[in-house]
Amino acid sequence: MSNKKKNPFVMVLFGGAGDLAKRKLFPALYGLYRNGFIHEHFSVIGLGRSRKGQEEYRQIVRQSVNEHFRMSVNDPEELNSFSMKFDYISLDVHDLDGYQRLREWLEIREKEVNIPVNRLFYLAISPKLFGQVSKNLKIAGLTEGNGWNRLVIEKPFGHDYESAKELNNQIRTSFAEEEIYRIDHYLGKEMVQNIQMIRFANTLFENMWNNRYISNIQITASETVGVGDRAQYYDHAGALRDMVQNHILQMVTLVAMEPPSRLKPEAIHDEKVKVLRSLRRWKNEDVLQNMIRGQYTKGFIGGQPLPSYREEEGVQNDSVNETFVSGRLLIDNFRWSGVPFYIRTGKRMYRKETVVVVQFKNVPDNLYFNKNNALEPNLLIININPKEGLSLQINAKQPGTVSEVVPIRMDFCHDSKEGLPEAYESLLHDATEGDRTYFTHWEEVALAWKFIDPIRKVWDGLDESTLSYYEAGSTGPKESDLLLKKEGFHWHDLGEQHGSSK
Ligand SMILES: NC(=O)C1=CN([C@@H]2O[C@H](COP(=O)(O)OP(=O)(O)OC[C@H]3O[C@@H](n4cnc5c(N)ncnc54)[C@H](OP(=O)(O)O)[C@@H]3O)[C@@H](O)[C@H]2O)C=CC1
Ligand SMILES: O=C1O[C@H](COP(=O)(O)O)[C@@H](O)[C@H](O)[C@H]1O
Repeated sequence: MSNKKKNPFVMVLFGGAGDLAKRKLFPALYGLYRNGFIHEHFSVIGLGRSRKGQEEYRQIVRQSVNEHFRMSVNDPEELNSFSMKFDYISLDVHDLDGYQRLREWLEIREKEVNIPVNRLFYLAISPKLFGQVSKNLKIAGLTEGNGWNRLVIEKPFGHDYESAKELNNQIRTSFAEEEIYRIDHYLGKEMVQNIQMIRFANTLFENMWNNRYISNIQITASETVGVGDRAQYYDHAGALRDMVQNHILQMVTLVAMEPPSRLKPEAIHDEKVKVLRSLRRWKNEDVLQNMIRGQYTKGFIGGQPLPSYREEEGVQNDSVNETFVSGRLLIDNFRWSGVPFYIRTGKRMYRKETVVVVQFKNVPDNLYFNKNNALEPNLLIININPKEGLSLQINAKQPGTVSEVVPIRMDFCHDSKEGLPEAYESLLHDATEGDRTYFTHWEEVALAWKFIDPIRKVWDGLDESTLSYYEAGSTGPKESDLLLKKEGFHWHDLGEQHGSSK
């Protein structure tokens, strides 16, 4: 994030007092404001059907920042000035008259602060409304003016390729692709952005970043939380759509892509698209061989008893929805031919951890011994969340012995609690500055769905007997371990001490 802050703008926030706005967007904007990463002439107009007074809305903003900002807020005056940037209009997205009132408000505000018509339309509302809002914005003439218009759109972007295409066609009638900022909050995470830098700024890694030196890659995004209060959405979406189609595949592309010709969004998107095109699409029996779906049963996390998925509020008591996915992905190109990318994500697992582990091939001949008579592999561990940092596992001499080796880990670690910007801070900054690098391009979304849809189709045609189960608080179903065991590997596990010196 740079402090260029060249753009004064108005943010038009649909879902202006919803959960996302309160928990993520207000705190993120506050972070940008207090660090001078946002132009002083910015305003936010929050929208929703419910009626709210201006002061009532500003109080909601202040309270959200106090509750959810990544550090304690100790400057009430600054917070107060921040909240004065916010106004609220009651508007139902289906009601065209509401958009006229919005237009009047925008024109007055833009004149007042003497700024060009730079409008950031942020859709923090139900995905069912995305198409309608984009259409109405255009009809009401809100996308015209002498500045820029950008549409920031939340996930999920469709529930399969066809619905995503339909949604895309709807929003494209009002906004050009260059004006659309599709959020994948994983792309805003510091260490996800760091993947490219680690790869392309270090001879050490880039020269070895291929099938001659790497035996497999493992990407895990495990969570301890359950379905929470989102059963209505999640019991239909499942982990495959909720996490794999977007976050996991985005991480795969960043790990696997070729160096871009320039550090420009189009050049980076082109390389990511090539990876998605090379991703082998599993069909029918391939799905059974390579993709595992699981659901949690009751168990314990941190000593606390937890219900099974089917006992969670709002979940059907015979649901076969997956809360866990693991899979073996193959990328059919020169660099990655023969290197499995193992992916894994699930709710109610042993611990919260997003991590990429690159396992290098062993040396051709082992001259040394250790207690298992086998060398541990070299590993590059990229800790994404909650720990953020890098760890490199190498083999070294066990002190006091003649030729015994031990694996040691070299760590670089920064802790987000000490003030690193959160994903939404970074993404909002980029959207205000017009940098689309860390937003998903339509082609990426489309290709990701084309990979997911055949898997979904096979799973939807199967009965319960092919669903694997895992206890809440575990590392997932045993079938997920077998997936790697078949090829002589194992998960560098959630139980292992990533990032700590041994
Ligand atoms: N919450 C989260 O952590 C995450 C959310 N998202 C995505 O963000 C989006 C918003 O989610 P979330 O904040 O949780 O949802 P909420 O239901 O909490 O908020 C949505 C808001 O939309 C407003 N709204 C609903 N219908 C209308 C309408 N017809 N006209 C105008 N406003 C309307 C509601 O306000 P009112 O009742 O006043 O109309 C409500 O506050 C979704 O796309 C979701 O998938 C993505 C990742 C994480
Ligand atoms: O998008 C989503 O991500 C969260 C996990 O995000 P993280 O930043 O905490 O790793 C997940 O809980 C949610 O189901 C999904 O919709």
